[in-house]
Amino acid sequence: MTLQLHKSSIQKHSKITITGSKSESNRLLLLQALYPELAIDNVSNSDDSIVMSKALSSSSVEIDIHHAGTAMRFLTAYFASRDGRDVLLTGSDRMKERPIEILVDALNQLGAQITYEETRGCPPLRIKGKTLSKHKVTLKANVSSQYISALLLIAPRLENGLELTLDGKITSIPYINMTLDLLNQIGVETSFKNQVIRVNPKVNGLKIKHLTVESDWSSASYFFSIVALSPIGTQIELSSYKQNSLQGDSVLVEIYKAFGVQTKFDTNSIVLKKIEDVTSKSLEFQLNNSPDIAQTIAVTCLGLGVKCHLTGLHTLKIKETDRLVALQNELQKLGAKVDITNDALTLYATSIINDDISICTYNDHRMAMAFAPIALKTSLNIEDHMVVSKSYPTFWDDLKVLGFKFSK
Ligand SMILES: O=C(O)C1=C[C@@H](OP(=O)(O)O)[C@@H](O)[C@H](O)C1
Ligand SMILES: C=C(OP(=O)(O)O)C(=O)O
Repeated sequence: MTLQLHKSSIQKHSKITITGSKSESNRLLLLQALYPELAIDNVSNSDDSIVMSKALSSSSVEIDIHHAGTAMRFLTAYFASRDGRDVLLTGSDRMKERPIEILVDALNQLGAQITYEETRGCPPLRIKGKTLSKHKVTLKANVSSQYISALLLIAPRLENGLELTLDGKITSIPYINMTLDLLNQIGVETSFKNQVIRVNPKVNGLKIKHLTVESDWSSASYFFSIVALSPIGTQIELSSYKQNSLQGDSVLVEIYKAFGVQTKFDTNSIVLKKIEDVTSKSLEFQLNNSPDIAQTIAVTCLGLGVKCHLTGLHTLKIKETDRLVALQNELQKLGAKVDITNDALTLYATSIINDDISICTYNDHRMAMAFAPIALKTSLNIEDHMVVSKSYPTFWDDLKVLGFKFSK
């Protein structure tokens, strides 16, 4: 279904509570399956976390994780290390195109028995659970950090822990650090030096048995964009966030300063405020560490008439859709000129944004949410608008609270 967004302006002050980080949630859900004494608060209500949680408690032979990349990668490692458990792990049509060979090869080298059911290198996977006997493996680190996190998460339950050697430039590093930090919080010893990560085994007796998931910073990005596109003085309070976040996307605080957005940390929340107009005509951001906010930033730049050059985007081609192509197509429909390469996007400033355009979302939640703030400038339509539920099911309700006007 298509949602028509009418040209809107928002209230001067509003307050939104965002669900827990899906990245933190999916890691902690897996750790909870390995250490049942672990209790978790503020777990994400995203489709991806629901699917993760259901899969972990399922006794079915076939498990479908739909579009959830982290669930696919983390569960591959999990089921591969469950001795005696046989599973067919499958997903959506797009999931069947998302590469997983690097992880499968690493697991098989550790002693797993995983084969491809359809296309070599991609899900569905036939997994025969085994006790993984080896503990040293080398894998390519420049395609997806999720392969690395998947291995790290099961590592403390392996007899001898794990020694991972990362080959090449490491992508999306904050997500690896998030995994290590959560392991450390429950008392697992790890080290990460010169491309080598070591994880010690941990049998039982967690250091902390109760963890609270911080709210999702990638979801917060859409509110940074909304504030950036609003008049000076507009402010939105978002909870629950903290200054020392495990999430790399908290770099939004620094990035959005360039768009005139100030972020103040309160006890348990952040207050975003538009404090000045943007003076730069052209901006550059390296997003290797925070790929999920690339779409948000590109659309903010379109809305503000600022040229931008975004780099470090090589992982975007293998996400929910080829996000570089999707961005180019949809930004161009709105009137911008956009150049893309395999790892970069250049958007040239335009002062006129075409109205009443239909934005195609390509089964990608972030396409729908990144383009929505354009309704502050002109009317537009978002096709298949409920794709947002992959990470943020109440997104449209929250936009209504701010004052966005839409009809179906
Ligand atoms: O580990 C995670 O939770 C994630 C890692 C990132 O993927 P890549 O490492 O494939 O870039 C990110 O894009 C994804 O949304 C979540
Ligand atoms: C890329 C994403 O998710 P995943 O890879 O887990 O499907 C995302 O949420 O932007």
